[in-house]
Amino acid sequence: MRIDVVTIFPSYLAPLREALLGRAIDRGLIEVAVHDLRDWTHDVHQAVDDSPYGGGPGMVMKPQVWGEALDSVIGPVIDSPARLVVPTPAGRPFTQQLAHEWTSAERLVFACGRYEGIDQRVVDHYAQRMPVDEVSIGDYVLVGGEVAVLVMVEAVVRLLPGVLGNPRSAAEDSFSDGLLEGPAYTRPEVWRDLPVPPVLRSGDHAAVDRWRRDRALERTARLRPDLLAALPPDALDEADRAV
Ligand SMILES: Nc1ccc2ncsc2c1
Repeated sequence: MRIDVVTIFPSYLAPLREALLGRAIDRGLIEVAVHDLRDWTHDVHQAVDDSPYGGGPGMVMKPQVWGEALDSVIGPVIDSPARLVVPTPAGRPFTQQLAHEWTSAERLVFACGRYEGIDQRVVDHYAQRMPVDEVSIGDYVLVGGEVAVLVMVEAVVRLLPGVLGNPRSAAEDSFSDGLLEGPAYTRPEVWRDLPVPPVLRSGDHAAVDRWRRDRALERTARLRPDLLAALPPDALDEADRAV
């Protein structure tokens, strides 16, 4: 997978070259290129924004600059293997399911807006020619899209084959079965008078699996009842319903 990010703050994306993601790059599992939007300006001030039509606070990012940048980064959009992703609070929710969907993309191109966002015609123009996703990482507003890109890239790349040391990790993620993960424990057996639940040390794998499922169901019911309600009817067996 190739990932391109267009931004006015390239250094914000430095974490993409660290740790797990950095190793995935070094191992050739992904390619990452970060582009400075100002490289496509032609004025001495390198202007990337302007006042909003209709008035109102803040500034809007100029379509001309974005058009030149994305044409250059995406290349010929006819039959482009790329998806264009625009982080925005006004987007569809980014979910584990969407992260999984994006793992089949050959290319992801992220357009990081700042200020009050990018002139809508940029999305409208490219949406006529290729898949474009306006995506939110939650119901809150950041200063720009860069942090959202870090979140989404990590969520997608960790699902790619070979990236995680143990493929079971991704398969057993929170949300992989529609539930939140239950609690996890490691040594010591007792810490500040708090013991590890004995079942986890019993060696009885069936009992451990049942205990973990029960804790996941309890946690999901307590913190995310919406996820329980969204489960398909056959997702819960009799033992689950007894929790
Ligand atoms: N452009 C922009 C501005 C704020 C924001 N918050 C979450 S994603 C995003 C994107």
